[in-house]
Amino acid sequence: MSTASPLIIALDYTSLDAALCMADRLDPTRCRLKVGKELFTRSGPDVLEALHGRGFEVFLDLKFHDIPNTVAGAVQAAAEQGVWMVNVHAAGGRRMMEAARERLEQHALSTHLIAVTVLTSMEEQDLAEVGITSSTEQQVTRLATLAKDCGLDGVVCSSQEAERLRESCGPSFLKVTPGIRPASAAADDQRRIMTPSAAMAAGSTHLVVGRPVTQASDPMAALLAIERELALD
Ligand SMILES: O=C(O)c1cc(=O)[nH]c(=O)n1[C@@H]1O[C@H](COP(=O)(O)O)[C@@H](O)[C@H]1O
Repeated sequence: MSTASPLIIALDYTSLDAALCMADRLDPTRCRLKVGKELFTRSGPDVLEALHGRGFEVFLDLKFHDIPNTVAGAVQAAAEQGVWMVNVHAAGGRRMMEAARERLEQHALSTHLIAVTVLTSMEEQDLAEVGITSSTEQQVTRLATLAKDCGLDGVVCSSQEAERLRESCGPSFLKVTPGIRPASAAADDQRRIMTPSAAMAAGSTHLVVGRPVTQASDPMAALLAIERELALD
């Protein structure tokens, strides 16, 4: 089932049962779901089958970062399981990203391939500690431009950089932005955050929302409130 909604709900759960419990409270015509490292490491591919069976499109967020041949194989494996989107770390470099894209093309796999730029939990002092002296915005732009040049479909970035990327990489280049926080929600461990409506206005094409929905006392009400803020309802 495909949806026009920009919302991707992060199913960051410790068990398949808990993740499916949440999925059953959501509607595949109103959002996509993201499966990340913890859930996939615990449940394996069963979670993908279960979510696809419920009609959801799935973003498999395993942020692959390894030598080109290994990443190409991992991206192929994800795509062959029918996921809508998969990601790699742009910091893995040109040959890694090109190998992943070429592998999808060779096998006529249509899964969206995107690259993580700078994690939304990081700010400039975190970058400096790992030897990156450019500003966050410069680093995100550098990695996004490289990802586009390698033929990727888009990037994961914070909405704070989305506007600049709309100019440098064009509106159709996907800008998938976590760090989304409705005005009343806690920032948690996120650093570069924005509200849903500000993020869309800034040029995000998709919003990744986790805890503000999944830890709300009424997750569907939290999702509907975001839809209202975005005037999607
Ligand atoms: O690739 C991601 O999805 C991702 C990249 C990034 O830079 N920051 C980030 O928070 N994420 C993911 O987005 C989700 C955000 O969840 P919440 O902070 O609970 O809304 C988590 O599943 C993160 O793993």
